[in-house]
Amino acid sequence: MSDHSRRPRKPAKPYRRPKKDPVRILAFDALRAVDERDAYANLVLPPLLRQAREKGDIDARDAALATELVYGTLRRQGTYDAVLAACVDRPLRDVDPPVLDVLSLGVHQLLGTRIPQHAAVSATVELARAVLGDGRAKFVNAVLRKVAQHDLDGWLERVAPPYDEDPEDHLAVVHSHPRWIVSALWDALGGGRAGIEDLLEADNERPEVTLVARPGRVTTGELLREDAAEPGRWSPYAVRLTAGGEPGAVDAVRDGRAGVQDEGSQLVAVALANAPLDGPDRAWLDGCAGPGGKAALLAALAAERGAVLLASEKQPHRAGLVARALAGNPGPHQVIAADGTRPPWRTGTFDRVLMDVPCTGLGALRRRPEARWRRRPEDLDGFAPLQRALLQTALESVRVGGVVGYATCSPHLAETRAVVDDVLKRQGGAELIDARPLMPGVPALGDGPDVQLWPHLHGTDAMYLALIRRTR
Ligand SMILES: C[S@@+](CC[C@H](N)C(=O)[O-])C[C@H]1O[C@@H](n2cnc3c(N)ncnc32)[C@H](O)[C@@H]1O
Repeated sequence: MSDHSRRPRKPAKPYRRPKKDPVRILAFDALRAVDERDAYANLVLPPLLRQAREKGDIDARDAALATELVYGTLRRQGTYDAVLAACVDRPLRDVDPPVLDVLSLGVHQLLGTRIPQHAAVSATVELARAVLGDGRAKFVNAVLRKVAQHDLDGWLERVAPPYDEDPEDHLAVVHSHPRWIVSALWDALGGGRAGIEDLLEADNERPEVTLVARPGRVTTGELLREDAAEPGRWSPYAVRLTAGGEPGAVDAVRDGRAGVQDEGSQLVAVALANAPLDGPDRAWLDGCAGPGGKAALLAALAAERGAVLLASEKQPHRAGLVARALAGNPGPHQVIAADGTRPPWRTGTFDRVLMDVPCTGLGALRRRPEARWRRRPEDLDGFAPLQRALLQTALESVRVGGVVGYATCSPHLAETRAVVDDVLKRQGGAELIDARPLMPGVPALGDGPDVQLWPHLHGTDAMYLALIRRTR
C-alpha cells in the first residue's frame, strides 16, 4: 500500500445547487438568441424582461442591469474576444458558443462595469454551473481568474497593437469595432485620431430616447411635462427623455400624436420639407417609407401646408407599419406597397420626394449592438445597385423645379456621395442644393452641399442627406 492510499480521504464536497440568478440567466438567454437565431437584441430583450417581471423574478433595477449586461457584452465583443484569446489556450472558435457567451458576460462584468471583482467571478461561475454544468464552470472560473489579473486599460496595453504600428487595428480592438468599419468611418469622417476615437466611443454609448412631437397633433410643450424631459438640441419637434424613459408610457406616443424618432431623422424630414421651391407644393412622396418614422413627420408637415403625402414601401408588412404610423394624421395621405424601382406613379408627379434608401445602417450602430459584427463589406455590393435605382426613380418622380432628398442612415461614402455623384453624372438635369442652411443652428455639417450628421458631434445617428433639384 502506498503512503498516498493511507492518507485520510478528503470528504467529497456536498453537492450544492447553483444559486438562482434570474438577471444573468436572462442575459445569457438573450445572448444565445442573438448568437443562435441571428435575433436582434433590441427585439429579443423586451419580451424576456416583460415575462420575467410578470413572473416576479426581477424588478426594474434588475431589468436595467440585464439590459446593460446584454448590450455591453455585445458592443464590446471585439475587445473582450481579444482579452479572452489571451486567456484561453485554444482558438476561440474552438470554444463552444454557449461557453463563450458566459465568458463574455463575465469579462464584461469584470472589465466594463463597477461590479466588484469577486462578485463578477462568482456570479458568472454560478451562471456557468446553472447553464453549462459543473465541469465547464471550472473552466469558466479558471479563465475569469486570469482575466481578473488586469483592468481594462491593462488588458488593452497587452492585446491591442500599438497605434503607431497599426492605427486601424489599434482602434478596432480598443473601441470594439471591426477593422473594416473603423476604416470606412474614418474615410467618411476625415481628420485625425481624436475625432475617430470620439465617434467610435459614441457608438458604444446607449443613445437617449428622443420623441418627435408630430406638428398639428401635439406640442413639444405637452411632451416636456414628462419626467426628465428636455427640449431637443436641433429639431424644433424633438423632446429628449434624458433619464432613459419609457416611451410606451407616454399618452401621446401611445395614440400616435408623437413617436420615438432620432433627431437626425427629424432633421432630414424637416430639411426636405423646408427646401425652397418655386411653384406648386402639393404632392409629396416618401418612396422608402417603412416603418414610417419620417413619413409620419412629413405627413404632419404636409397637412399644415395643404399638401398630400404618398408613402410607398416595398414590403407589404412594413407598408402596414407605415399605415399605422400615419393613422390619425390630420391631412390627406395614402400608403401603398410598391417597388420603388418600378413605380406605379407617373414621372414628374411630385413636388418633394424623400428616398431614405435601404443601407448598411453603419450610422446607427449605437442602437443595434450586434449589428457591427453581422455586417460584411460585401453587403455594400448588394445595396449599391438598389440605392442607385431608387435615387434614379426619385429624380424621375419629381417635377422640374421640385426637390429630392436622398438619405441614408450610413455615413459610408459608397452609400452616400458615390451614389449621388454616379446618378447625377448619368442623369443630367439635376443639381445639388446646399442642405446646410436647412438645418439652422446645427454646427459641423461639413463642406456641403450635402450634410453628414455624427453621433459624437450632434448626438444623432450618422444620417446623410443630399438635396437635389431637378432642373429640366
Ligand atoms: C431605411 S428604411 C426607411 C426608413 C423610413 N424612411 C423611416 O424613417 O421609418 C428603407 C426601407 O426601404 C424599403 N425598401 C427596400 N427596397 C425597396 C424598394 N425596391 N422599393 C421601395 N422600398 C424599398 C425597406 O423595406 C425599408 O423599409
